[in-house]
Amino acid sequence: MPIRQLKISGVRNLQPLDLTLQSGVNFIYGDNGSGKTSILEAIVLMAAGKSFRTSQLKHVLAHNADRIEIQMDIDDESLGQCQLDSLRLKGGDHLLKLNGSVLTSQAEAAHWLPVQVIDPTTFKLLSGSPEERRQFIDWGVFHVEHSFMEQWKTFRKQLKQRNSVLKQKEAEWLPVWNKGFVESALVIDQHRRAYLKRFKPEFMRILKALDDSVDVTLAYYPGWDKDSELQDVLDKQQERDMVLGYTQSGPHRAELRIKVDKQPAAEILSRGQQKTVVAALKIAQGALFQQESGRRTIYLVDDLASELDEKHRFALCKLLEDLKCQVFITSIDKDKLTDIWQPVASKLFHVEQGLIQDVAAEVEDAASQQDRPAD
Ligand SMILES: Nc1ncnc2c1ncn2[C@@H]1O[C@H](COP(=O)(O)OP(=O)(O)OP(=O)(O)O)[C@@H](O)[C@H]1O
Repeated sequence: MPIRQLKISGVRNLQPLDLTLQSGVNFIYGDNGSGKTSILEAIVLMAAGKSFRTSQLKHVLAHNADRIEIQMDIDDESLGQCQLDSLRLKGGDHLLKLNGSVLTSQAEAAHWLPVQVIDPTTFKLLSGSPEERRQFIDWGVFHVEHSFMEQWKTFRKQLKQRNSVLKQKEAEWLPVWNKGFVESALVIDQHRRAYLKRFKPEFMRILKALDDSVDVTLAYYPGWDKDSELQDVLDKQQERDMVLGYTQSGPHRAELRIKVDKQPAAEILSRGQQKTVVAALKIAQGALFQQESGRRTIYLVDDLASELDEKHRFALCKLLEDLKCQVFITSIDKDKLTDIWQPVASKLFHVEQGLIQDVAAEVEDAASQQDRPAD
C-alpha cells in the first residue's frame, strides 16, 4: 500500500512539504540534523499515533507551529485509493480522517497504514523490556486478526477490575472476576501462539538470507507457567497477588524469548548482529502479513549505514526489494545508499535544513532553465 503523495507541516525543522513518492524505494539523504528522520517520524505519527524517538509529542511539533498536519494519498490493495488526514493541535486535540470521514480510533489508522521501522535503536527489541516484544507479537496479530484490538481491550478491562478487587482485598469477589479474566486471557494467548507458530519459519527463512551464521531461537512464554492452567496459577498466587495489589500472571506478562545457545541474544550477539536479527524479525513480520492479507507493509529504514556492513546492507535491501513494498531509506551519504543497491523503481530526495527536494525534478528543472532561450 504505497503512499503516493505525502504532505507534512508543523513537524520539527521540516519546511511544509508536498511530495510525490515512488511506490518502490525512496532514498532520502542529507547532512546530520537536516530533517531526514523527521520525515519518517511523521509517517509513524500517522500510523501509530506516536513517535518512535520521543514519548512526548510536544517535541515533534515545530517550535513556531501550533499544529501538525499530515496528509497521505495511499493506494491500498483492498480499499483502493484513499486519503488519510491527521490534525494535531498544540493543546493536544487530535483529529484523524479517512476519505474525509472521522476515524474514532488510532487503531483504524494503524490498520490502513502498516508500517515497520528499522533504525539505529531497533536492537532494543532484543535488549529492551518484554513489553517491546509483546507489542511486536501483537502488531502481527492485530494486522491479520482485526478482532484482536477489541479482545485486547476486553482483557485489559478484566485485568484492571481484578487488580482493583485485589487492592481492596475483596477475596470473596475474586472467583467471579477470575472467570472473565481467564476467558479473555486465553483468547489473547491463543492468538499469540497461533501467530508465532506461523511466524517462526518465516523468521528463520529471512534470518538465513540476511546472515546464516547467526543461530537464534524464538520461544514464547505466555505469562504464566506453560505447564499449568492459568486458573490454577491464579489460585496459587492469590495471597501474594492480594499483598501486591496486582495480578502477577497473565498475557500482560507474556514474553518472546530470543536466544542464542540458550542465552538471551542481547547478551551474546554483537550490536551489528542484534540489528540483523531485529531486521529479520521486522522483515519476516511484513512478509507474513503480506502472505496472509495480500497487503504490503511500508518499511522506514533510518540511517541504513549505521552499524550494518555493506554485505548485510545489501542483503537487507534485496529482501525488501523482493517484498515489492514501499521503502523509505535515509542516509547521510548518498553513495552509501545508491552504490550498493539500485532498485528498479526508486526516487532520490535530498534534505537540507528542513527543505526536501526531489533530486530528479531538480535536475529536470535545471535542464529546462538551460534550454530556455535567453530573453
Ligand atoms: N520541535 C522542533 N522544532 C524545530 N526544529 C526541531 C525541533 N526538534 C528538533 N528540531 C531540529 O530538527 C532537526 C531534526 O533533524 P532529524 O533528526 O530529522 O535529522 P536527521 O537528518 O535525521 O539527522 P541525523 O542524520 O543526525 O540523524 C534537527 O536539526 C533538530 O535540531
